[in-house]
Amino acid sequence: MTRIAIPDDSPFGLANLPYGVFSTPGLTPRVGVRVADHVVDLTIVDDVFAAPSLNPFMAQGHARWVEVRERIIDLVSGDIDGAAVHPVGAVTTHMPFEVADYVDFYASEHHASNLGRLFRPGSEPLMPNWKHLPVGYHGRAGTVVPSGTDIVRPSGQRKAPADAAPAYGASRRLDIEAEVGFVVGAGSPIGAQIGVDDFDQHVFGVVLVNDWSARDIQAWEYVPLGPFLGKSFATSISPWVVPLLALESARVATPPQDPEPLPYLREKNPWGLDLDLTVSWNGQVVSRPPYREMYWSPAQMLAHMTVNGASSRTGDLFASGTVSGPDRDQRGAFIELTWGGKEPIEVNGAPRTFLEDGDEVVITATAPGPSGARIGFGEVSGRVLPAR
Ligand SMILES: O=C(O)/C=C/C(=O)CC(=O)CC(=O)O
Ligand SMILES: [Ca+2]
Ligand SMILES: [Mg+2]
Repeated sequence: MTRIAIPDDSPFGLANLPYGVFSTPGLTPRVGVRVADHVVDLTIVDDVFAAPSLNPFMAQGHARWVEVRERIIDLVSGDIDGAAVHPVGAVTTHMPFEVADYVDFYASEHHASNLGRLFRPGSEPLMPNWKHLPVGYHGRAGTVVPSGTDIVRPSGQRKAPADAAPAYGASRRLDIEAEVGFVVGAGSPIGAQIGVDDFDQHVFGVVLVNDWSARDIQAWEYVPLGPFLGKSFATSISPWVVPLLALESARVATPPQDPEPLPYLREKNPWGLDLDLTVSWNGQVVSRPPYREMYWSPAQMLAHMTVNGASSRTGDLFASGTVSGPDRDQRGAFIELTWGGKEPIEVNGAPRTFLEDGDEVVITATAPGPSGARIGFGEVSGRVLPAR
């Protein structure tokens, strides 16, 4: 038997307990929980965790999420079988869940206004619908990849406004989008709507997302149906799913919503979240996006996603859209940070705009916990490889 040392200031203390899928040289992939600098093999708690995915557990629903969390707190705060405890540095993490459908929203007013100015100069930055509904699109679930996966530079059609015709080639304007993703645990049948105040009954947890974006491909292809190949080549997520149950102390009001949204989008107790993100480019922090600035809450996103009677499923991932704050160094995409590539920023002493082959981007986040310690989300990382 052993006892896990949990420093008081650990971002992975008893208030957090994020779930992930891990393996070791001797163990096939299975579900574990991160506790300080250790991973506890949850197959000692229940067989549902022997699966290489969180989906079977998530599908058991909110009452089970609460009950199992209490059991894990008891288990890891006392003496525990040492064979079930692995140093985090000795495990490999994998995709934590099977992505069912993937939706990406556009919930930051700062980001949407900046992109409107960059993509549609001369017209109103926000479209007339933007303050009435959380704008989103359906993305590609099959190309959601775990943190650490290399990102091959995408190729496709590019056409700058001055070009007479499109050309095929590797993207020259490869970008990131720092986002927060919400994982549906308990779905809803076709024909049903998820009420805006039922969010916590359906959403199991939260991950960090990097929605890699090829701006030159996107700018040419997106009219009028929205993002397609400029974003579908890869979306990276962090390995640890922070339970929504761990984020009670991170809840804040969303910014004032004017005009008042339609009744199905009105929350009794809004699900704004006070997460602090960082974006590092080749090891240098270049941005600190504040999630609390997001106009639409994830509860409003889920209510909107199902208001037409579309079903939702265990493993559905919906992302917030790029998190950007009002200040320049709070922007969650390089197209905004460098104003369309016209205002380079200095990274390790060199002027930079979009991503070059070999670049690495790491996104992290923390949130206030119930005591002094912060809740950690770990990180989502990826390195750019040359086009094929
Ligand atoms: O305004 C546009 O035409 C394009 C917007 C995006 O690229 C944003 C997107 O993917 C959603 C987001 O991350 O906010
Ligand atoms: Ca996005
Ligand atoms: Mg993407």
